[in-house]
Amino acid sequence: MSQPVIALYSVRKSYQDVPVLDIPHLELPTGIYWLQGENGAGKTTCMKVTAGLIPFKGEIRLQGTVSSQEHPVQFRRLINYAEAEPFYPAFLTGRDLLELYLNTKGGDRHLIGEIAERMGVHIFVNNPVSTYSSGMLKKLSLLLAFTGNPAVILLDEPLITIDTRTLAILYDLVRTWHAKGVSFLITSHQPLDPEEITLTGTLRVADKNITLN
Ligand SMILES: Nc1ncnc2c1ncn2[C@@H]1O[C@H](COP(=O)(O)OP(=O)(O)OP(=O)(O)O)[C@@H](O)[C@H]1O
Repeated sequence: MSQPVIALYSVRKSYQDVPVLDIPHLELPTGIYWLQGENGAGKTTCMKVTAGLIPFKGEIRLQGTVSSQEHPVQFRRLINYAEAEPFYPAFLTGRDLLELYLNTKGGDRHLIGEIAERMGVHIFVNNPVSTYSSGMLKKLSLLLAFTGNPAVILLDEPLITIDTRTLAILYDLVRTWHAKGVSFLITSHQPLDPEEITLTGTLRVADKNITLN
């Protein structure tokens, strides 16, 4: 097997001493994965842990060498996360957020501008996020997930609230970025369209553990 893009070692997460995740070992080769599980199973927690956004016990390695414990800054630069229900400070504009992400994560500014135009984000990007509809917020959060030079992009319920035109653009982005070597973990209660993307595998979150099928 090629070098895993993500490897989890003894990853455990509890909220106020209530255990939610207990994953002894999981290795994922580069690919597109559908993260499935019932409500409350721990999918979002798994994404936040994998993105290095919340504390957990154990270790995650990206691309074999970049450790969540030893190289936290490098680790977070390699992984992007789009929340299921994005929330941003109301007074910021989409452009403020985009500039913040581009300045901290880097990446191809021109390419992000192109994606913004394709998604129609450029129309409202100068307005405060307090004026955005839920679909507009979702589009902005998806756009931000493509900033920088990520090895892994985590998309939490990306299909909710976006229109069919944006959905087609998102599927195209996942395909083309995966062809460039980027891996995706996608949670969705609705099945992902097999005519749009070919899944590498399905990850099932149950009983605090994750299994790959
Ligand atoms: N901040 C928190 N504090 C305490 N408990 C939490 C917190 N966030 C999540 N939990 C608990 O952790 C468990 C897993 O929640 P999580 O949001 O990861 O599930 P999920 O699989 O994403 O669910 P859904 O499909 O409903 O979005 C649930 O029992 C939830 O109540």
